[in-house]
Amino acid sequence: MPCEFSLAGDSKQTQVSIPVTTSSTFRSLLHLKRAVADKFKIIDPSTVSFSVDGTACDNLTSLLQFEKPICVFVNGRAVCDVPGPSGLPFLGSHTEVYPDHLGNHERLFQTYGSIFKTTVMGRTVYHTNDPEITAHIFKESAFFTKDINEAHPLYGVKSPHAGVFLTSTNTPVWREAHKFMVPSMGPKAIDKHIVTVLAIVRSSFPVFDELENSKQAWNVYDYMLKLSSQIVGKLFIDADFGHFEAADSPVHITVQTIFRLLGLNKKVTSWGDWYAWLPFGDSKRLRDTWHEVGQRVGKHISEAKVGGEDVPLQEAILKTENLTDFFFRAVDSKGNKMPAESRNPALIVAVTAGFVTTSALLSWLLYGLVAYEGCQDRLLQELVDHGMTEDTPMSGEYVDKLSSLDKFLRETQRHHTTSYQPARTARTDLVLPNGMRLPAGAVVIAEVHHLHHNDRVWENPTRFDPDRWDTDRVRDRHRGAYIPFAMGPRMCVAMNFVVREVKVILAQLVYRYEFVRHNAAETIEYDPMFQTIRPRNLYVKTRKRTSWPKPTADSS
Ligand code: HEM
Repeated sequence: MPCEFSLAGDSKQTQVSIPVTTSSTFRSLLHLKRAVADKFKIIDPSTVSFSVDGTACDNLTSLLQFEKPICVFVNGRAVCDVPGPSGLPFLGSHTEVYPDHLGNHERLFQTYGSIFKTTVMGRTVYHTNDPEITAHIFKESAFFTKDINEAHPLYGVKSPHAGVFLTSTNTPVWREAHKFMVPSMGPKAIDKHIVTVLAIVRSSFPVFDELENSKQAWNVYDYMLKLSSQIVGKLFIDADFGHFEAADSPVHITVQTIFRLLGLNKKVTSWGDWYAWLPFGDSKRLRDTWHEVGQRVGKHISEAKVGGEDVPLQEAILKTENLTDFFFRAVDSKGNKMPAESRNPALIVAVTAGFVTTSALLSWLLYGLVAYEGCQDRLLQELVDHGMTEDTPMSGEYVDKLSSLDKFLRETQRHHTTSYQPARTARTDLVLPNGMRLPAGAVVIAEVHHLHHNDRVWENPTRFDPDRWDTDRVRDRHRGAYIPFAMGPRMCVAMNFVVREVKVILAQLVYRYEFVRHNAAETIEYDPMFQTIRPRNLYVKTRKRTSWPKPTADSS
């Protein structure tokens, strides 16, 4: 005999039947919940509850014998739509969000709860600061995937060939490109890359010395942009951007063009996809700039040192000169290489993803040194306690021991996340664990900054407190609560490299210089029209250290 179920709150009053052939069809209530969740596309079966004749019922036998439709609740309530501001005619919610998207999203979370929707020019996007919803969207499951449709924040720069980052998951191109990208940032690769990182950061010292000698304050983002792009330029496309030839060496035109691209994409996609296709203005500039980036990076790739025989993928990192060489010569176990049409786009993406994010993170790390009392001294003391000198080789083993540096980095990535607005798309109509409905094609953005400031997860979230990382509350947090590199199969392929890279850079800089805030009276502003959250107006001065603290008594 079938049991009939209807979903409370479903305006279509859909009823589904589930056949119950024997008394053991469902061994437990959870089995029944799973079958019902499957029929109604409820993501989390444990959130399902039942009601018969208006009374909650969790007795399996009674439920299976009930002869009328059983009412299904999710999270103890009738399902409903995600709320959000209705916005202005035509413009929609644009003015509710921009220019201060961080402040306004926080206000909208306070008003509507842990998921809300905004609609701009007819295109709806969902925003969440809920760790549980976040963990579901990043899973790449029957419910969610990275599908860069018209509402997705990366739509303006979507690329069918890049494979990584700008390509939807359900494509052979992503699988192929990802297979080659992962070992290029694996453990062996990191050890090799860090040697380059160390050499480049040390090559920047004469420039910082020169700035100090001429008593100049410098814009932190500008110099961190130079540093991080100098590193990924060398690693990926064998390019020397010449950023540290002199204190006033210009930012290389390739880097400038990529930087412009990321600003234009944020601007254009904030207005919705139709705007991206306008034949004039910023939309045209975005397309032209994308083309220019392809040409400029393509030229570096054509000039990179590449050559020799094919090498097996697993050992290719140690046998190739740079990552262009790697992508040209590595061969997988089936004899396949990175598809030729993906090579340049994937390298362009890696260079772009590599420095746009890292420059912002390094800037916020330097902000942390000058803004939060005691942090700089504590890091310096830790370096001294671990026997650092000017020539310390900075192996992974060395930086991994620096626990204060680790907590400082984690807290900076929490409080000053550089946030990408990583987004995933619903593959079907579905019901979230909180009982809210999403239609197929809905784009949900995990709002990283707001996840990292969610006061249901973080105690006193607006306080910068590296020591919170020693507490049980933080250790036992939900796995979706802290995601500076996103999570799941489409998360950052370079996470382990980045963590090591910025620790090495910071250790080098802090050991050599004391950083002093220059424009202390000014409020630091972020750039609301850039793809990552970067400080626009942070200026510092350095004082080259001539003495260091003594090691603490128990450090030897
Ligand atoms: C502070 C530094 C970085 C941060 C915070 C960061 C963050 C992220 C995030 C949040 C994503 C997910 C994007 C999405 O879901 O749409 C991502 C993906 C990615 N990141 Fe990073 N990233 C950083 C540095 C780098 C570097 C240095 C590289 C160089 C290889 C890199 C390469 C990538 C690639 C290729 C993907 C796409 C993976 C895929 O499509 O499957 N990232 N990153």
